[in-house]
Amino acid sequence: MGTEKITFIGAGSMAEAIMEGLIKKEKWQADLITIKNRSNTQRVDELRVKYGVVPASTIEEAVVGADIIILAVKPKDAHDAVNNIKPFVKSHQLILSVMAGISTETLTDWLHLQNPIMRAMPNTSASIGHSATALSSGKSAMRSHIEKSLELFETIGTVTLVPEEKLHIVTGLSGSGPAYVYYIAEAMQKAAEELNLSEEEAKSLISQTLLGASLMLKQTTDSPIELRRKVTSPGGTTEAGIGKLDQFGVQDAFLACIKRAVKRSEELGRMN
Ligand SMILES: NC(=O)C1=CN([C@@H]2O[C@H](COP(=O)(O)OP(=O)(O)OC[C@H]3O[C@@H](n4cnc5c(N)ncnc54)[C@H](O)[C@@H]3O)[C@@H](O)[C@H]2O)C=CC1
Ligand SMILES: O=C(O)[C@@H]1CCC=N1
Repeated sequence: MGTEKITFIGAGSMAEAIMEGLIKKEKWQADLITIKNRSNTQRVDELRVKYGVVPASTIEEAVVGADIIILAVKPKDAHDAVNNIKPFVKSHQLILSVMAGISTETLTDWLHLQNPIMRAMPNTSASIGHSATALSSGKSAMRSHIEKSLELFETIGTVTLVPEEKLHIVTGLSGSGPAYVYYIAEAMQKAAEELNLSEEEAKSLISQTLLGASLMLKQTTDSPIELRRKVTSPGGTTEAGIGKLDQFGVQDAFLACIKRAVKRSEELGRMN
């Protein structure tokens, strides 16, 4: 059980996914988690009722006494958020950013302090304890800060330590990744319904197919190509179907998608 006081600056989708994971898996007590949003008090109240987390009425109240400050605002709001917390931050507090694109060097510049800074790139599957999180340390982070961040994110999924320069790639791959999978599910659902399955029939078959395929990828040593080969009987339905995906260049489309998302992460980092 975590004992540190955590404050979220920004109480949107990602902050909720993390706090939901921490609280539902009983890894952190809700009363150790404080949240501060910019202006949307209705949102803060919703999270208080749903999870029992503690709303802060001022930035000072949110920052003072926190052991870990998690920055979870959109990259465009990052500079503002850091300026707001700056007057109250003490040098021992661990700053943990989940924001896409913004480097620990930029955060240190804005803060004008030598606080330990860690960056994490989780994904929204954190809410059910299945995030694929990548973690990187800034210059002032010490072993203890890396270990604390590992402990926190391991409670909501897997953690891979990567050098910071790889975080743009991770963001485009696994940060955005759940959306790519939902996009595939959406496409399969549309096709199934067009072909006359009911919404419920399609949903149940598709979600279990995706789950089973993901578990196979995780639990066997087979590569995706090998696993695909096992489904594909010569002259069968899969071969016929995949032929169409190849014809439409779907693998190229994924390459273009991930490259564009990585580039966008780089752009977001430069926008401030
Ligand atoms: N949504 C996702 O799947 C993932 C998001 N991220 C990162 O997490 C961060 C947050 O993303 P989301 O939660 O999706 O955004 P969101 O828009 O749902 O939440 C951001 C929240 O921050 C609040 N906010 C804005 N400025 C603020 C300020 N100065 N002080 C306090 N609160 C402020 C907004 O009112 C909003 O509620 C982004 O930087 C994103 O790159 C990282 C991994 C995955
Ligand atoms: O779309 C975004 O910018 C964020 C970062 C990774 C997932 N969502």
